[in-house]
Amino acid sequence: MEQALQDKFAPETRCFGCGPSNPKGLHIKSFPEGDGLVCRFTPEEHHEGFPGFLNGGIIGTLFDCHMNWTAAYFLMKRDNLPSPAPTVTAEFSVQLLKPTPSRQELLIRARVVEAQGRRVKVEGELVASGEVTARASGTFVAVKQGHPAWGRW
Ligand SMILES: CCCCCCCCCCCCCC(=O)SCCNC(=O)CCNC(=O)[C@H](O)C(C)(C)COP(=O)(O)OP(=O)(O)OC[C@H]1O[C@@H](n2cnc3c(N)ncnc32)[C@H](O)[C@@H]1OP(=O)(O)O
Repeated sequence: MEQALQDKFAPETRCFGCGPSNPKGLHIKSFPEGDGLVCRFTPEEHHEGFPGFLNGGIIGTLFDCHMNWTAAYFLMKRDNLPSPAPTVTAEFSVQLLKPTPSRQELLIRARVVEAQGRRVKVEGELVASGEVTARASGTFVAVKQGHPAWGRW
């Protein structure tokens, strides 16, 4: 299987959601597929909100990081960059449609729905056993030189 984008482009990073080098992180892995990115994630018991179901904040983090990588990868392709653009989350919102089962593999899909300059809007959905349990949308902005995140991925 091809390497995840996080492992390929940012193996030293420590982001709680997606940094491969954070020993306490979620280590999400994003892969290009179709017109967006997909991520498969199997929660652990300490990610639960109530027995058998995922905590809402963890769901938010899954969307935040996976949608962020979707924006970063989109800008890389659009602008012919050597690596994903250094994007940060400007805003995002999550709709928790029904409880998300936590003792199985989950699928998170995300795709770009609008892009203008450094600003990219992404939508995502979380699927458990074929059923959408949450949706999200967010705005991600590629930072400029001088921003605290610049060069720190
Ligand atoms: C090796 C490479 C690896 C790469 C890995 C990448 C993936 C990393 C994954 C890591 C995952 C970790 C995830 C994390 O945890 S990231 C950490 C959490 N996020 C932050 O800390 C971000 C804090 N905010 C900022 O730094 C600035 O406010 C940003 C950078 C966002 C904008 O400040 P900046 O001065 O730069 O830009 P601008 O003001 O000229 O605005 C530019 C455009 O953006 C639009 N806008 C701005 N704010 C908002 C908003 N709130 N809603 C909607 N839109 C907004 C604005 O209208 C404008 O659009 P337009 O008028 O031009 O159309």
